[in-house]
Amino acid sequence: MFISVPATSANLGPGFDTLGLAIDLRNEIVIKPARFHSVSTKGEGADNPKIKKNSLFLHIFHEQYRKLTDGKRATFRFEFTNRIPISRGLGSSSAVIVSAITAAHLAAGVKYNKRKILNTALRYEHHPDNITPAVMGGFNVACLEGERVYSKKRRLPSYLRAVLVVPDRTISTNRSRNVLPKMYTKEEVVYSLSRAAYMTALFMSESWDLLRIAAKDKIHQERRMRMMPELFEVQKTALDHGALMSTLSGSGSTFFNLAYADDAKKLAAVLAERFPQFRIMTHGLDNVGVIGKS
Ligand SMILES: Nc1ncnc2c1ncn2[C@@H]1O[C@H](COP(=O)(O)OP(=O)(O)OP(=O)(O)O)[C@@H](O)[C@H]1O
Ligand SMILES: N[C@@H](CCO)C(=O)O
Repeated sequence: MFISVPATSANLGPGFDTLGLAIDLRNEIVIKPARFHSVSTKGEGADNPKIKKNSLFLHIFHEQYRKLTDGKRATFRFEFTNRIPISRGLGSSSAVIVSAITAAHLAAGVKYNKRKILNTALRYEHHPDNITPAVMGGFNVACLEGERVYSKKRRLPSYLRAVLVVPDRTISTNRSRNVLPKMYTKEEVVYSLSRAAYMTALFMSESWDLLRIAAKDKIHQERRMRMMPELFEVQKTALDHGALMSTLSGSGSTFFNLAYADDAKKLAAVLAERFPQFRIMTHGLDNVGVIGKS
């Protein structure tokens, strides 16, 4: 069995817990029936004993496998190739959740559709803005009603690029959510709400040149950037050098910059020169989402 799942950038500024898109930067997993359980991990996190064990993936895989086979137990060899930086705001945890659920369906021989994968994933990550693009690909707007995700996808053009500024320091989503206030003023809510709606309209109509107006926020972004103040300089530099929008990717620490492919190379070069301590990664956008092959 072969599973491949894209990185994702959530929030996109004002779309806290609702907007997100998929990036053509993928984790891959090969799973084979085996007499004994074994795991091999290469790439991101392979030198971290906690990540190397892949306990998050294995816990979800076996829990779902047992559910789908009425309690059957089986042993497999798992080969992980991790390309998504971990705890950097690129949806690495969503990628693990979505790929584990997809893998369990393949291993159990149970037919699935993407909507079922998505609603199952919601049980493990309670905000839909990473898991939805990880499953569906493309740009997605998502909301929750009970235990279901309601979402709409828009394919993204091949002339756009994600220029990612990936700091050396991690920011855990849980910690980054805990720094947010419990209450907001009506002005702060309307400021972000209106821009999330406007951003959705811009993505749906492919109106890229107006994105920088929409990509502002008063709910989470500035409070989080203050945990790593150099990100304010990253954002200013990106917007001064061709970025269509520049936002904290998910809960951070990565900064997501959307640019036309023709501008991406120069933007990446300027960012690499100004911020040599950070990794600069340029990727196309993904429209497919999770892939599972028996
Ligand atoms: N490839 C992986 N293998 C094993 N565990 C992983 C992997 N990727 C992520 N995880 C688990 O997910 C945690 C990171 O999740 P977290 O939500 O903090 O960051 P993120 O998903 O990368 O960023 P964001 O949610 O802001 O996009 C790791 O601490 C680890 O427990
Ligand atoms: N909406 C989530 C995204 C996490 O990737 C947050 O900002 O905490």
